[in-house]
Amino acid sequence: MNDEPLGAGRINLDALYQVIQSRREADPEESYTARLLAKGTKKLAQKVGEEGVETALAAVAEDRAAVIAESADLLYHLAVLWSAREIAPDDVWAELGRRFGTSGLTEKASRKKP
Ligand SMILES: N=c1c2ncn([C@@H]3O[C@H](COP(=O)(O)OP(=O)(O)OP(=O)(O)O)[C@@H](O)[C@H]3O)c2ncn1[C@@H]1O[C@H](COP(=O)(O)O)[C@@H](O)[C@H]1O
Repeated sequence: MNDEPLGAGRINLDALYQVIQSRREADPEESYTARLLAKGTKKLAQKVGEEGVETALAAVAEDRAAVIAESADLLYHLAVLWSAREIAPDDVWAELGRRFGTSGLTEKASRKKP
């Protein structure tokens, strides 16, 4: 299957999500994404957890190439999890936009009980 939405070598999470969505009806014998989606949310949640831990361990090991590779695995599996839960990247971008400009420290302080 040839997708290349942004041209060879360039991809972003929106474009990757479009490819993932196109695999929802694909044959699990031909698509890893379709195979993952067929396994369900619990398996996807496990993969996201594993890839998150692998990213963190690579960072602690100061292995830059591994952090990049594990981050790519993490983002891919996270996007498949979003697809399974009917969440679009725009839903997440909107939440980031809502937070934009508010310091994390200010937000944390606003949660403290008087
Ligand atoms: N970005 C990715 C991507 N990143 C990682 N992976 C796969 O995710 C798996 C994760 O690696 P692991 O070491 O955890 O795999 P594993 O040990 O086999 O894990 P299990 O599945 O057995 O749990 C590998 O098989 C990788 O090939 C990906 N598979 C697909 N994509 C993108 O999705 C597109 C569609 O792929 P298909 O659905 O396969 O057509 C591709 O063109 C890519 O753009």
